Amino acid sequence: MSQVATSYLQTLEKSLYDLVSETSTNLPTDVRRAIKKAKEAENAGTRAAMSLDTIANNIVMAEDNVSPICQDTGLPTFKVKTPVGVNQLEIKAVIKNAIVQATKDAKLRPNAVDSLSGSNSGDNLGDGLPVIKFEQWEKDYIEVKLILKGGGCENKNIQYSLPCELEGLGRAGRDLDGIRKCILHSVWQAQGQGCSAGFIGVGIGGDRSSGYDLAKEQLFRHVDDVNPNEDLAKLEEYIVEKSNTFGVGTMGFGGEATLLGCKIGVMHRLPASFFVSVAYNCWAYRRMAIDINAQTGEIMNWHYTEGERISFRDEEKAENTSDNKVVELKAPITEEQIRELKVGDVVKISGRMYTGRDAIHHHLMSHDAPVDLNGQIIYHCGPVMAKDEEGNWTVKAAGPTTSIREEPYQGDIMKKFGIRAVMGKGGMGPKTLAALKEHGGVYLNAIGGAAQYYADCIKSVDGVDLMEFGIPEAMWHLTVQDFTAVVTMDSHGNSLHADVEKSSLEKLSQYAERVF
Ligand SMILES: O=C(O)C[C@H](O)C(=O)O
Ligand code: SF4
Repeated sequence: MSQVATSYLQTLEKSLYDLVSETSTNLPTDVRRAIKKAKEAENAGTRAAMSLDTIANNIVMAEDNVSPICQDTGLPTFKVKTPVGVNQLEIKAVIKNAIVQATKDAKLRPNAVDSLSGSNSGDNLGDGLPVIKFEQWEKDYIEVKLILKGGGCENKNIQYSLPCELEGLGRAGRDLDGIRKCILHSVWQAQGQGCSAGFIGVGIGGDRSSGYDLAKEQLFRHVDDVNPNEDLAKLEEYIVEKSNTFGVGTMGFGGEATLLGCKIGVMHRLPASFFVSVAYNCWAYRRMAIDINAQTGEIMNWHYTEGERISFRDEEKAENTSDNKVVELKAPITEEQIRELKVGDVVKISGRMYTGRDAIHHHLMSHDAPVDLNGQIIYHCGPVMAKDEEGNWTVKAAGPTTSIREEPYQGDIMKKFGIRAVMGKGGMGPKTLAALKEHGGVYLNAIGGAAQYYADCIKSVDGVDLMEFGIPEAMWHLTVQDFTAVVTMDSHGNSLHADVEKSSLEKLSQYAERVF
């Protein structure tokens, strides 16, 4: 290969690496402004305001540490536009190199799991991954867009086939008003599980796959742009306004800010099909784009940099003016200590906790635990880890994962091993609530996406078990200090999540009448 070609590819690889690193660690300008607006909307002293404070703090830490904003660095999806004549195969190869390097440098969590064997490839490459879509265009430079959309919010995507019946809203027909109902419902059903306050991209029409593609394409629009289609512009505005009356709030804690942006696209459909596809994105809305010189491989321009940039550095901290109790917890915890905790209490954990998520919960149903879990705390978390020069593990990012996936196992596992507290985000269901009451346990809600904030509370990694499940799924033994979370389900049958779901359904039902 000639020197010119080599240096083009090397420069291109560096440019793509920078895109990946920047997307994972530095939240775009338009998203920062939306989060700032949410902060201003919340009342001081509420759980939602405190969570947004932590989120803002986390954004600063991620930028300063050049470390992932959230530990789930998503499924890297690239959209590339090239001038006629540019070699797309080379770009694909270079993207893969950049992804592998970014994973080694802990800018990305190894997130590519073999769907049949469950084994993690370790480098974010795998069948069909990363997702790369090419298009040609008439311009003379290359444009690369990247979105890192995590699994928790991806799980809250939803596709409606009209006509349909919707909880709280009744019949949704094949017209603009039916579309309106589907979109409102999509926001409501996400509750706090996709790390609200979120953003949605909506695709009207197409088939099942092109409809979702269209929805995801909307996530590349700027938060503050205006839809050129007047009807859709009105609908976008309406959805944001009404969704923010649901009272779901940040993390589903209740509050004013539930949805920070809604972007709707439309395409033709088949006569028999009428899909409304909704792609839900968490507050950690990581998407970025660059223009690249097609001769040199250098970055010419970064997108999403327009307008005022909020640094979140000099923000005033919201005072805890609520009458929530702050309780210090240290494992092993007794049943009496747990029974004293009530929904709304804030806990500060110091000492030992163990991570355990999907693979561990499945494993523990039919195996012994590798450590004594009696009185212990299980943290639903799949961290980003790195080895330092001495070969010791260090935590690079460690926020909670969505707990509801463990609902089939959690109660049984708590009882089997004597676990007293489980911590994650988004809450759990009736089976776990009943087990907490019977056995004497609590559910603690940490702030989703605050991966830098929590990594900072982890003082040491003291061991790891079941590493065969891969880094995110292994059981890490952690020593923490002042690790803060909120009791959202207690041992007396109370669940903040059940309450918020019920009250927000009442709010949703107010919008059953025709509007469009
Ligand atoms: O996989 C994770 O760490 C988190 C996930 O994105 C989630 O929201 O549950
Ligand atoms: S943990 Fe929350 S912020 Fe992170 S990817 Fe999942 S939904 Fe997004």
